[in-house]
Amino acid sequence: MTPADTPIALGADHAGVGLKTVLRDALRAAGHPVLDLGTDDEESVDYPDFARAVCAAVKEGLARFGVLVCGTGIGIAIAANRDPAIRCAVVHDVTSARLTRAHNDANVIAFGARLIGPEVALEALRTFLATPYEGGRHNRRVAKLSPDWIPPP
Ligand SMILES: O=C[C@H](O)[C@H](O)[C@H](O)COP(=O)(O)O
Repeated sequence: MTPADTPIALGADHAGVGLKTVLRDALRAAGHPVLDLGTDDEESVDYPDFARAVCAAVKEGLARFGVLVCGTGIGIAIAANRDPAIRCAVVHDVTSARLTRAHNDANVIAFGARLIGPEVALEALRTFLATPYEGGRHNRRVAKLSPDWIPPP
């Protein structure tokens, strides 16, 4: 199991950089180590590049979870989910954040900075990080998403 002192990796495009900064600073204030993989300003960039960097960190065990932000959350989540080891959910509410951990063992969460306010995003992220995977009937379904996945203990 990835230890809790393993960082949380964050990545965003130019549309998501503001919300990423809010989430990153809140995570740090709460004592979570973070790995901020950019982008760092509002100059136009391509979200697949940042999805790839965050997903690589998660896959290599350098990060416990990934957090991705673009304008809608959609493009960066599509990019993340091209890797079968990554289960990335676009989340705009706390219930979805809880259920994607409990049912999907999601390892990356995506937000749309042009669609969600920082307070809801932060509460959803806190919930995502605090919710354990449920196991049971979900195991065979998650295994069909990620063939190399091993159920957490
Ligand atoms: O799914 C894609 C994301 O929402 C992007 O953040 C968005 O397409 C960027 O748009 P623009 O280049 O117009 O800022």
